[in-house]
Amino acid sequence: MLNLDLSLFEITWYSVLDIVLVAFLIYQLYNLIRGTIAVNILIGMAVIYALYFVVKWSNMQLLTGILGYFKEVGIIIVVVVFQQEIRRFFLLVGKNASLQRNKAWWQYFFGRAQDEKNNYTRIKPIIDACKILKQTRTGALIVFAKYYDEQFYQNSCEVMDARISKRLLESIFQKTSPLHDGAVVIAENKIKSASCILPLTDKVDLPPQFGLRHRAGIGVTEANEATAIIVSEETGEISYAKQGKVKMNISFAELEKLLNKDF
Ligand SMILES: Nc1ncnc2c1ncn2[C@@H]1O[C@H](COP(=O)(O)OP(=O)(O)OP(=O)(O)O)[C@@H](O)[C@H]1O
Repeated sequence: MLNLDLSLFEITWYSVLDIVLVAFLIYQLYNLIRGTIAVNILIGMAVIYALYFVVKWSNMQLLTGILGYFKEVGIIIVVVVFQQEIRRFFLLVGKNASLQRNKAWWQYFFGRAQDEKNNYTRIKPIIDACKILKQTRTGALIVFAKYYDEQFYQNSCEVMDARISKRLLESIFQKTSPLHDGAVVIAENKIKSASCILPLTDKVDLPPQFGLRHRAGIGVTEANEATAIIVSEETGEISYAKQGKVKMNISFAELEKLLNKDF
């Protein structure tokens, strides 16, 4: 008679917690790779993995050997191929524990009114600049980085370290300006750099009118703790990217709200 050891299936609070945590991690990973080319890569890897078991079961020695090599170096392939996603995942984990976040909580209780007032004076030049850029159909990409990662931004940028002003932003993006190509990066309440070349998103489900400027604006928010304003040269529309997602054609009131929250 079949003798099942039921103690193996004993459910404790810890095993429930274990399952919930694993489900949560899988959900977060799914959110990170949803809509990106990483999904196709993952499916490709799963197919090779399944194929390996089929050929092994069918006793096809040569194919088993070849696919076996892929299986053995699987973890290295995963780390190399999903470099960006792993980076984003750790950013997500670290985000809530960061000192900046704690500071935000502190300000929430003790300095909110003052903070909002200060914030309006901080974001006003940016909104005013966006109004002009929209009116004149001048393409622009403005990135707000929570932490200015020098290695990431300075390699491809023109270092500025300047006070934020409407006229400076306007002149940077003027078509005749030598700095107009690429993005402006704002951090620590300063224009830190201009003419930055940013990583492009590899999302496959973007609107067809999105070209390189929009792809770079979305891409930078996937790989970094950053948000981005994209002004379309073609339509003058303003889009706002955050955590790899984009809000299209937003109004200035909406932009003000978003900047108030994120900047
Ligand atoms: N990797 C990059 N990082 C930052 N900026 C970039 C990058 N690639 C292109 N750009 C900027 O985007 C401009 C080209 O934009 P493109 O027309 O392809 O974009 P778009 O998303 O269609 O926007 P638009 O609606 O303004 O035309 C370039 O002139 C350059 O300023």
